[in-house]
Amino acid sequence: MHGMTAVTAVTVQNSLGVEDFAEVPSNIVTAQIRAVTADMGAGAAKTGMLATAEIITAVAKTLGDVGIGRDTAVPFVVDPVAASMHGDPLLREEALEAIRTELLPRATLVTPNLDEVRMLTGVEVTDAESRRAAAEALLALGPQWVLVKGGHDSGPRCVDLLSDGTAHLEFDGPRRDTPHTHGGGDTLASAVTASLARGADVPAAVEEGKRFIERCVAEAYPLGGGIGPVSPFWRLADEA
Ligand SMILES: Nc1ncnc2c1ncn2[C@@H]1O[C@H](COP(=O)(O)OP(=O)(O)OP(=O)(O)O)[C@@H](O)[C@H]1O
Ligand SMILES: Cc1ncc(COP(=O)(O)O)c(N)n1
Repeated sequence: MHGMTAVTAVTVQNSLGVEDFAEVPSNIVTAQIRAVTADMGAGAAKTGMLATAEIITAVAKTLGDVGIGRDTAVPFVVDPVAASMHGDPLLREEALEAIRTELLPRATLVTPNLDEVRMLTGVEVTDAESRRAAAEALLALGPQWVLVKGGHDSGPRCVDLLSDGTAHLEFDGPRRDTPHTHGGGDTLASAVTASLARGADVPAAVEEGKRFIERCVAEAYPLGGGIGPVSPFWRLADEA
């Protein structure tokens, strides 16, 4: 598996928070996507921080042009990154509507955390019933599947709900007692996308991603004075 990246923004951040960011011009974002897909192709794609409505519009159009999205052979995962875990914005305010209207209808899977669920739908998740209501509200925006992640919930278990409106699958694991979960959502969405690229269906890809991120959280470490990163390096230790 070979990951390729189109850079959308340069952030100024560390374990304590995001101080600033500068977006990449949208024509350069488009050109990056075209360059790698034309040359090497893509088995699946995922978005992370998109910063502005202009970049979201450019990405949505370009993915349509190159044949990536829910009704194509190439699955598309939207991680609707809106803020860092410190609460610092990573998306200009007006861009939320572009995620709703331009990106979600093209998504094979959308993976919001509970803050992003509230921002996108207005639903406050507090229990299993509101988690189901949130999934329904997100599905009404057009993605094929939604994964409502439970990392920001409380309680001894981290429950992520996957739904396509017919199947409602709970991915449940123990909550690790650690503050160091920086990059957890990004790592989960990337692992799910990699699994989709290898040909897994969405439930199997989420199962694989959830088991992967559980190990990454278990191996997270303190770094800097704030929130340390989850670690995928257990893979290397396991293989050694
Ligand atoms: N303390 C924890 N122990 C075990 N699993 C966790 C923990 N925190 C989060 N997870 C899992 O990590 C994944 C990411 O969930 P979360 O809701 O934290 O996403 P996120 O807010 O987008 O992540 P982040 O902001 O850390 O990048 C989910 O599968 C969630 O269940
Ligand atoms: C460029 C970029 N993308 C995503 C996140 C969210 O990650 P987290 O919620 O762990 O801060 C981030 N901080 N920076």
